[in-house]
Amino acid sequence: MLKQRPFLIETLTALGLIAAPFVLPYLGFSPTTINRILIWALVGIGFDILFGYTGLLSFGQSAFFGTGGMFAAYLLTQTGFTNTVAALFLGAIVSGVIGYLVGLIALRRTGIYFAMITVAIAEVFFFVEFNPLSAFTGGENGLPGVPTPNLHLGFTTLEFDTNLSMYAFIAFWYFVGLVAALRIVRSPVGLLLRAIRDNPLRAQALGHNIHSYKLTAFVIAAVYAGFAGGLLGMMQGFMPPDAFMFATSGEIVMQTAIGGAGTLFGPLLGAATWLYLSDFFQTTLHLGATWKLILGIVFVLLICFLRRGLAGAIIDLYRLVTKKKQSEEGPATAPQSSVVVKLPTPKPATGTVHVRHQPAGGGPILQARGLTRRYGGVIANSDIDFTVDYGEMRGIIGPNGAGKSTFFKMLTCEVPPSSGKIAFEGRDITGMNVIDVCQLGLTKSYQINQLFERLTVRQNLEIAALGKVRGKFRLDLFRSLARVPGLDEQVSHTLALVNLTHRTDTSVSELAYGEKRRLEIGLALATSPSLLLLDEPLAGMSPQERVETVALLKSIAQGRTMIIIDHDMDALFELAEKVTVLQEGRVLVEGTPDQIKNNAKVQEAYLGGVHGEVA
Ligand SMILES: Nc1ncnc2c1ncn2[C@@H]1O[C@H](COP(=O)(O)OP(=O)(O)OP(=O)(O)O)[C@@H](O)[C@H]1O
Repeated sequence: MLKQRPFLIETLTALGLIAAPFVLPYLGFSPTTINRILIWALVGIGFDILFGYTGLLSFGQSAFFGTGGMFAAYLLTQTGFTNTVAALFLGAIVSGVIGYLVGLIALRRTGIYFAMITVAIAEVFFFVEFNPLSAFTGGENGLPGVPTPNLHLGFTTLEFDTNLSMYAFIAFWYFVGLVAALRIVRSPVGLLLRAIRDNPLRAQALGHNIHSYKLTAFVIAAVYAGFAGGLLGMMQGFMPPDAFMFATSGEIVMQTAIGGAGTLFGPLLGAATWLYLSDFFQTTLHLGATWKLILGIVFVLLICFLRRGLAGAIIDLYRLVTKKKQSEEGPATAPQSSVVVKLPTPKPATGTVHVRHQPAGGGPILQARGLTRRYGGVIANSDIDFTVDYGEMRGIIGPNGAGKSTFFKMLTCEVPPSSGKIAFEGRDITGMNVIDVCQLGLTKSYQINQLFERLTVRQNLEIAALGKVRGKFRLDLFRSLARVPGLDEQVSHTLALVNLTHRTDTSVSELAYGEKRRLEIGLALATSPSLLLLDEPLAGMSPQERVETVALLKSIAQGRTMIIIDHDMDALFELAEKVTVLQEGRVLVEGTPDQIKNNAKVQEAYLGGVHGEVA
């Protein structure tokens, strides 16, 4: 919805903001509550980018909210600084810098450990504000006397000192913050943040520096919080110390959860619900301290019954209505469910988009010498020597546990070898990381699908192609995805190669298994690898899907170098020019399919079952 009608959303938001101060008082919102809602919603936008889009749950936003607010308030009350707008920006910048430093530490861990570090950070900032820095922050008294905002225009000065003008000032910055956030989530960076949320390891294996992108989201969230903190001080005429309290962080999390994470509008709805109910319970119903209990129950109910929050429920309702409307008007598009679709015959690769330059003279593209990998007492691979030439299609077979997947993991630098060396295109890549190796042109498709399930087929392929067209990290925060040179071409080409053009805008979660397997291969292909490794591309497929996928692999193989692991020997013998057999972590034998079929050692390894699938 956000993608299809971008300006509609901005326009509706602007109209809503203009109408709000005239309409909301009739619904029981006081002017101060409306202003507070926007301030919390602004912090929430940054937090939503961090949590809803990137999947990083932080309880440390109070640290940045307080820091930005205190810095702006200090400038305006304790120094001769009078430019309120500049003070807001300086507070946001200081928060961003501190966010960067904190992020460097906190992002060393993931999941619950990251969340716990942010709790600790919030507590540290609270302590520092109250004790060592109390001479600057006013300690438990906060900083009183913060001036209302003003804007010097040269010929006149605008003062925002009435309820309505203060609202206009805050609403303006909320709108700017929202438009900036919409641009960010529609940019390549925004898509990569979602990739990190859904499958960080795959995002990394596709050549993206996920640590830097996470740090970017962390800093963005800190900047939003810092700016909103400054607004709070100006609105209240006083910068309260409780901005630093852990409860502030908790409320930001709860408001975003109520409103709906990953929507940008969720925090606004969540803040409106939260602050309205808290006002209503306290001032209208006079519930005393009980209001927190009631609000807690309301929170639990909302979270239980609206799993995607209020904004998520509105989006779901909108989709339901438009889907119903479409079905009443008759099917206009290709089926979206996971029905079996007869595949068109795979087209040979056209153009040069996907194929990196391969030297005409051939020679080795990959050389492994003495590769060994131990897991404690288990030797997964032992002293493997292996060479693949440019343009070759190599097969690897071996019984279960022979060490095939571990061998691939070492080649793509997902796991380091215990000993041995790997050279790719003449360069020693031993000990490199998976991001750099993918950027060099060596990548793989996985034995078990590693897709971005909540995103569409197109978005999955865009994530893969972005690594190739933009490199491992770029801060093109405000560039539209549609403006990334070469991206659309790369995605369309890959879609055609893996026969998924008819499923372009389908969510991955709705694809049939065979389609997901093809997309898995498509992700690796979209990175334009010079050497493509396929780990059991036929695993779990029906006989019909296998036949189609073998044809697909043949068409992909043109002009590429590939190594395929599979248990389907018939398929592999049909595809590969040369086959390497692994057994108990070692190379048992290497040769043409005919040599392998008739090799006594191989027959023995497979207990006589060289044809058909080996369990
Ligand atoms: N992370 C790990 N920790 C400990 N042992 C491991 C690990 N990964 C693999 N192994 C062990 O290394 C050996 C080789 O495993 P690997 O998955 O590479 O074999 P494979 O040939 O790919 O098997 P399959 O055909 O079943 O996928 C097995 O004994 C396995 O248990």
